[in-house]
Amino acid sequence: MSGSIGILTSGGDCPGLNAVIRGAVIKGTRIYERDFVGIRDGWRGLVEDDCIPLKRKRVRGLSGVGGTILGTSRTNPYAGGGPDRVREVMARHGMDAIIAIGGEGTLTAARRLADEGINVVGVPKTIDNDLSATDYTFGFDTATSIATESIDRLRTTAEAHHRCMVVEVMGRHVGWIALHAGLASGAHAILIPEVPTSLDDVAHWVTEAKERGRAPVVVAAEGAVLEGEDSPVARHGLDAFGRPRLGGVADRLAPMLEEATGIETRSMTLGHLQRGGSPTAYDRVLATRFGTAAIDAVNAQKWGTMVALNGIDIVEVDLHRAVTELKTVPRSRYQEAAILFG
Ligand SMILES: Nc1ncnc2c1ncn2[C@@H]1O[C@H](COP(=O)(O)OP(=O)(O)O)[C@@H](O)[C@H]1O
Ligand SMILES: O=P(O)(O)OC[C@H]1O[C@](O)(COP(=O)(O)O)[C@@H](O)[C@@H]1O
Ligand SMILES: [Mg+2]
Repeated sequence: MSGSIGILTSGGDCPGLNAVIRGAVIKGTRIYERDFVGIRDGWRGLVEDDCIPLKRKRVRGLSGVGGTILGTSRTNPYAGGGPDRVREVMARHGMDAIIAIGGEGTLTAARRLADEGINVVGVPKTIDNDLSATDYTFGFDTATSIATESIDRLRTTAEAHHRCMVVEVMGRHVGWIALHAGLASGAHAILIPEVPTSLDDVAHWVTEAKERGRAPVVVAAEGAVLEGEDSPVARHGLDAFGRPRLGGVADRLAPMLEEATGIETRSMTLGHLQRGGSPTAYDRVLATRFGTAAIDAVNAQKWGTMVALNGIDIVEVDLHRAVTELKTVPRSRYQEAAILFG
């Protein structure tokens, strides 16, 4: 193959995206002598023909830079012409392959396009760590580290005031960030979507911690629900794809806990801080390895596959395997953490 390779980043941004782009462009230029086209703002750039040349010089120094130099969006390629339009724009720029860097939504679109004969290779990204078929995604370690540091800080102010603190972290419909940041910071209760918890249990853990002289810390995933509820708090309207934007569980829970325990309680939603800024060393390494492996997959014409982490190895897996179901927190992982609550 001799055409250029298009790269796009789509869905929520994630620390490490630039490191993937850098890894792919450097190896692709140096080893395979290929040219690259940057597709701007995810699938939007393909649908609206918004592309830029992506030379090796453009990616230098990028491994530690947050965000994405290509921009991102939640545009659905099927809402703007689908495979015919994608083929047309690819042909106009001489692209014969696309590297799509995204989460389960982006990779579902990539899988559909690959099924229709478009040359696509996927790279998994998400701070939520909810993608099947890869042990970890880059961005998760950074988000967990930021959340952990924030909870540590919130604990000292809570201690000074003898308060309880409820901290909300991202994760959409899975509880990985909450579980890991909660464990790392020694939280007294962790609420995740996979395990609905009763208000009585949370109040009990909070009271127990308080009675031992601690400032109780509750970490809640944005997708967490209390026992008996069937959908998470989503008070911010819909996203660009028409799905409810999650968030608000900590603000809702804090007064309920204050009422149930009599302990003054504050809430804090960490929000997009968890996605901003420089990736950790772990995420830079994983993202760079994904980028260089993606270009190997393109060179080997492994269309419809995604690069993935399996133990310590980077492997190629079928996109179907990656997007069929969300990787949720197993109950055993929750129970392991719950021993330490209260
Ligand atoms: N089944 C689908 N078919 C086509 N496009 C999809 C599909 N699911 C999601 N997408 C598109 O991919 C975009 C990115 O997905 P999203 O879940 O927002 O981020 P991520 O890729 O990080 O999971 C969505 O906003 C939507 O436009
Ligand atoms: O940036 P937005 O549109 O507010 O979206 C917030 C969502 O994006 C995430 O940060 C990442 O989700 P995706 O990887 O699916 O894009 C979620 O944790 C969160 O629910
Ligand atoms: Mg998603």
